[in-house]
Amino acid sequence: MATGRTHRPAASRSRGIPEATVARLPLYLRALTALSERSVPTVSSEELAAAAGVNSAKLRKDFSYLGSYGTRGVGYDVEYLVYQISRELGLTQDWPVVIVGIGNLGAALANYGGFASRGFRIAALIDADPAMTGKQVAGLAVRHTDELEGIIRDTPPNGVSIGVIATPAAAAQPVCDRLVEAGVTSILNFAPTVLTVPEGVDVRKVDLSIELQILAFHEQRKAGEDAEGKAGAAHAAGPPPRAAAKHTGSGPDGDIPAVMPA
Ligand SMILES: NC(=O)c1ccc[n+]([C@@H]2O[C@H](COP(=O)([O-])OP(=O)(O)OC[C@H]3O[C@@H](n4cnc5c(N)ncnc54)[C@H](O)[C@@H]3O)[C@@H](O)[C@H]2O)c1
Repeated sequence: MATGRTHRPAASRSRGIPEATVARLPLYLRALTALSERSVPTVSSEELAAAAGVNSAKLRKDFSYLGSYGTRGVGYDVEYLVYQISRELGLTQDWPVVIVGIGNLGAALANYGGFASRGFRIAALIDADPAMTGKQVAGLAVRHTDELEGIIRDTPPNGVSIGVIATPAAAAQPVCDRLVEAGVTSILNFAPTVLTVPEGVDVRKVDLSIELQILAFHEQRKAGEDAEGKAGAAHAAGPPPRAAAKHTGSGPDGDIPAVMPA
């Protein structure tokens, strides 16, 4: 039965790279870009793993999917890996993106300067409120939703394939339907609702409150451990041992991705 949700298999469609590896590629790319900016020619898997916050065995496995094995005693060629990962992520081309819903969140996203350097160009900011039409946000005039289909189809060179939804929850599905109908095939959804999309459309959902709930769970567990520790310390002298900082599952190296499939 088709659920109409994201139908992405565990392995990416591009040459069978697992989704978990794809989710870590941006972390490697960020670390490698920093090395490249410092003109560092090569890097060991251990150094790069530490910079990316990933376990080095996992990194080597991830890079084996790219066909990159490094050279024993020398490590990986930084520039070549930057190129390989950028190509794999489709960042050697510029991706136009539309943001729909230019309220607090949409405006904050529009003002984020990091998209352009990562290969994403904001093609248009779209909002249903006529009072917003023409208002300048992040150097762009907000466009009315009446123009949505035209923007998606006519943005050069090939239209817009990525849409960001930052509308209230009730508007998200109708906005999603219009985006998909007009040709968008990837959606990043910030609205707290599950979107239904046809086969072939990818939806990623970002939900900060779920991330906070996961942290609250770990806080609660730490509080329980502290209480047990205090009871134990009554019998032992000296300070309690310091626990190493824990990566608690959120993010691409953990159990739960920071950005979730819808
Ligand atoms: N995922 C997260 O972590 C996270 C964090 C904060 C907010 N949110 C969600 O993001 C959404 C936006 O939050 P906000 O604080 O920016 O709200 P907001 O009320 O400030 O902005 C919403 C904007 O959407 C516009 N809008 C309403 N219906 C529309 C439609 N059909 N088409 C186009 N635009 C439409 C409104 O005119 C308004 O400008 C909400 O759904 C909120 O719950 C998610």
